[in-house]
Amino acid sequence: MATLQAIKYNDGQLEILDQLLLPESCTFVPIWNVEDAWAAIREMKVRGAPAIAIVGCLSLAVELRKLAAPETKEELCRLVQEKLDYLVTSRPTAVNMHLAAEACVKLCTQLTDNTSVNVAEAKDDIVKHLEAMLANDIADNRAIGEHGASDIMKKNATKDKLRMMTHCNTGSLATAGYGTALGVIRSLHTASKLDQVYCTETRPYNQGSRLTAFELVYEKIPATLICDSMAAAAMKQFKIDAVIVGADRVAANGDTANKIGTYQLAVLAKSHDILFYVAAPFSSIDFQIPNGHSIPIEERPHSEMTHTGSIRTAAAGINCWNPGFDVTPAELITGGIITEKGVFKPDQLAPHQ
Ligand SMILES: CSC[C@H]1O[C@H](OP(=O)(O)O)[C@H](O)[C@@H]1O
Repeated sequence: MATLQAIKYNDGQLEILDQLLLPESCTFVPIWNVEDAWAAIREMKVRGAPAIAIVGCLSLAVELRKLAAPETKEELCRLVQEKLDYLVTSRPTAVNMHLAAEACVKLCTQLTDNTSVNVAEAKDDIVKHLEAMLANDIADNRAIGEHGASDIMKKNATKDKLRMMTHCNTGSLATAGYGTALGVIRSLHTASKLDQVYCTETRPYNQGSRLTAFELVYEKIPATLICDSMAAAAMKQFKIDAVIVGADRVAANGDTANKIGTYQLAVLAKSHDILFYVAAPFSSIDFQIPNGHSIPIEERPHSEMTHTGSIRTAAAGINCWNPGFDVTPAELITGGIITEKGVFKPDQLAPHQ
């Protein structure tokens, strides 16, 4: 069964699925340049830590493929740096775009220093590097799925089928395909080890009810939608075996920034003695920050809370607080951090970078 695609890229043509219109309509919009990508990311037409980086970098590839090679490699790299610096300002919390920008700038430097490479060849190499992100992400997600499913099955060896809980959207709509946390759930389902996955609505953007539920219904994966406020009661009532979430930025010590509401799920999981996992590729791990205290937390528009579409659902004039993310301390990530390289204790990531 093919999974949904949030990003379509072919020979310099880039389109994204406008996720603000899901689940009512599946509408792809073209991305012609980095400005289009920046706006689509900021407005959350495309969202999800890996998908943000992939769309940002592919929009640069679209531009470079149309660009006549500059006079020098230095000029080419100045242009690339300028556009990457712009793209990383689209959303502050997810680290993937920052790390992808750093990797691309490092390549530019290597190409500039390599006297056997001319400016046209350098441009081609940069485009190839950016375009490779799509396939690399899918490969990472498949590996995350396998590592995560086998770890969860090992730790629940007496169970025939598992009951999972997940938050936000970490599937094909947050990545190049297959997903991170939802990729693990896909792998459990494929192994016939999934009884049910309980997905939270994830207010106020409703990634769970609008996106995760859409993916799970599309693939006929057994799932039940719950309100965020039902999480504790669901853990107790349905005897959840494990909670699994994604990540926007994991700090060097394993503290993890993820969609708002993740921290409280981790606290609830602890109090119900339920394993709590984070699933994230190494492209979401920021070894440049020691812990979660320095992760920037994006504040989103209050209208996301006070309105559903154009309909006001909260009293006019009420103050709002709308952080897009919270930070779960490493000690609450009791199942471990599932990566494409394996499952690690939160404070055991550095040796594997
Ligand atoms: C594959 S991780 C996706 C990650 O991104 C989501 O945030 P947003 O929808 O605001 O981009 C959420 O935190 C997910 O866990």
